[in-house]
Amino acid sequence: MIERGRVNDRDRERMNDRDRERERARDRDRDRERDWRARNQQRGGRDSEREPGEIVVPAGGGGGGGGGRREEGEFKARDHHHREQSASLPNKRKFTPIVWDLEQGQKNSSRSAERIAPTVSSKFGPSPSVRRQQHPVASRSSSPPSPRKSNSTALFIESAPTNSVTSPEPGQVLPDSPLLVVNDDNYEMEKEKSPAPATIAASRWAEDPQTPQHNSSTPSRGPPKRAKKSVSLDSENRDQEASTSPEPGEYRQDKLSNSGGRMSEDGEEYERELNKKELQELDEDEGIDDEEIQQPELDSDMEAPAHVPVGPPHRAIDMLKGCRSVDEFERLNKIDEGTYGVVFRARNKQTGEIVALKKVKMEKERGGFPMTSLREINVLLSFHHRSVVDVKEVVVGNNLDSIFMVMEYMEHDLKGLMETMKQPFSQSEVKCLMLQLFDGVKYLHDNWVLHRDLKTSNLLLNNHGELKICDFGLARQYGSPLKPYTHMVVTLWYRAPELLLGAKEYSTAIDMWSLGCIMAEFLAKEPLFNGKSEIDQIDKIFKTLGTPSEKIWPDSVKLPGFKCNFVRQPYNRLREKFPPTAFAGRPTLSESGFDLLNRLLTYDPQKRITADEALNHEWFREVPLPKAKEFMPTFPARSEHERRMRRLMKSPDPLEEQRRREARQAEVGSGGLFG
Ligand SMILES: Nc1ncnc2c1ncn2[C@@H]1O[C@H](COP(=O)(O)OP(=O)(O)OP(=O)(O)O)[C@@H](O)[C@H]1O
Repeated sequence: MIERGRVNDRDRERMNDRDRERERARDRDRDRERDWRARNQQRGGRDSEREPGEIVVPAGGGGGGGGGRREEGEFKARDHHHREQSASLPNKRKFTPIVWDLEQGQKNSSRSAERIAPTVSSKFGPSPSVRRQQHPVASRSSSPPSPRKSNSTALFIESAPTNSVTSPEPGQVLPDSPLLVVNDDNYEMEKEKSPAPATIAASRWAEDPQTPQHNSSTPSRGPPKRAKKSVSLDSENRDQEASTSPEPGEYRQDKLSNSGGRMSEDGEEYERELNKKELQELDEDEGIDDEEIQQPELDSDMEAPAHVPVGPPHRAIDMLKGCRSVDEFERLNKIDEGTYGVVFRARNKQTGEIVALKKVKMEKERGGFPMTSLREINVLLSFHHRSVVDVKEVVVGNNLDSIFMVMEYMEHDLKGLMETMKQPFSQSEVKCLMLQLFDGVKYLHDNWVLHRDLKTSNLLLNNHGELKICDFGLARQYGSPLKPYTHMVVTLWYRAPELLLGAKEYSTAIDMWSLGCIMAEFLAKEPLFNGKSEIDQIDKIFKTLGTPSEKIWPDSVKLPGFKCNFVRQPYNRLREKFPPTAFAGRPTLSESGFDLLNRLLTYDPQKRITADEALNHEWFREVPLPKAKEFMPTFPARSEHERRMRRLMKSPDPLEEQRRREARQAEVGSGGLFG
């Protein structure tokens, strides 16, 4: 009892500290918002039309799909950024595929770090230049300035290839490409009005001709500063935005992890309190289930440590000191079991922080450490972004034969959440979620990563309205043409038509298609194209969007699957599913909302909207404005019973089974329907 009393006191103290800190943050936000409102009122902002919790954005773009006029300041900064890009960067999309294949990479790197990729994608014309550019990951491993990233490369990235990246000549402009505009009944071909150029060189690791320190010959190359977002999610986001791309040598202090910080300090200080019994329990995960919960479920928020150390986070694995043991964590309950791992909720014994522990499934690999997990750990340790789930560190199991990723804990995944919701998300909630999603995907694409498995179950949501992308098991670095990709990626329902038709070269556009499916699912609370097989999936897409022709998608004829006899459906019927006014309980979508959805679901990947363009879409500036994260509804955690039922329901899911098969096939490179 006394012990429990002490614990309660400590909890109360922590909560008080956190409350005080939150109060201060809220004061700051209130000041900012007051400021903002004052300015907005001067400009004639339309507060009265907002939904509760909407983000206040500049008034110029508001109102029923209005012309997207922009305000001074934030918007201008972005325009300037775009203008700079457009001066030197002709192409809309980074299309040239690199297969970042670890095995291949190991071979390559051992041969030569200087190697220049010999082939060039035809997408950039007959004689594109080949600019030698250090592979983004490799450049991180050799770049000392970022304390967060340097160590993480030691374990997995050391062997990553120093790839070359093909890109168009600076100033080279592709011929005007027609943009597919799909209206209610017909396809129309329309000249693209103002293509927003964003090319390979737009990457944070790309050479920036304006800034000499980004030259490939400069060892301390760092990512260029990014322009401010035109629509900020909230004040915290604005703050974070500035620190997303640290300058060389800049220390991050925005999100520190106790455990992460400890990794780099003396081992003595972190002598483990080994608890053999618990250790074995956690390690033998097969026997673990919800019945074994030993701790009461508390809100992670309540249990977060009050004290946050100041200093750079060290989430990376330090090979000299080794990984900490999973014993440092107390298992609370099993959250879910995916194809590649079992996810537990756990508590950091030292800090009290609630985390998610993803145990890597070893049996998925024929020999050695699972490649999918290597990829995921690699990507997640390297990245830090508000919309990407944070991996704090990697810990090892008792017998050193199991590996756990320690991640920030998120209360929900969006698939599970929508299953429990009675109503779909409101328009302003969908906008809030989509903004965060585009923001995260832009970050990935800017950092040369294709997620390749975006779907609602891989999107996590916490009780602060924050959305984070997880599950990077299929993620790939892209950029240099080493060998064709497998098209057997992305869970069927979210898979782009080029993949379904057997494309081996693909780009960031595949993720954008998935985001189109996700946006539709957020609005309707049900999947847009729920095919049972690849053929059925293609069929469903064609029935809704119309069968693509060579006219609207010129490259489609080159795809192996194009010649198949698919259903001929000349019209786009998407608008029927998302009418402009309420009809038979269907989700409504304004003209601009529908335009965004159409651009995400554009057949031709080269014309499909990019994450950057999507972030600037006028839908986010028209009423109802995006809801601020703080005002997003919170949802009760799933009961253990619900979780268990969901797991039981999940296993016979043919999609899951198919995905397992496909993932295995993908690793050995065998083809699928059109392989
Ligand atoms: N950080 C986290 N916090 C809370 N829950 C999480 C977290 N990470 C994952 N989960 C839960 O675990 C589930 C499976 O995680 P994840 O998708 O990473 O595993 P996987 O084995 O790769 O799954 P899949 O079979 O979808 O590929 C997620 O859908 C989510 O419900």
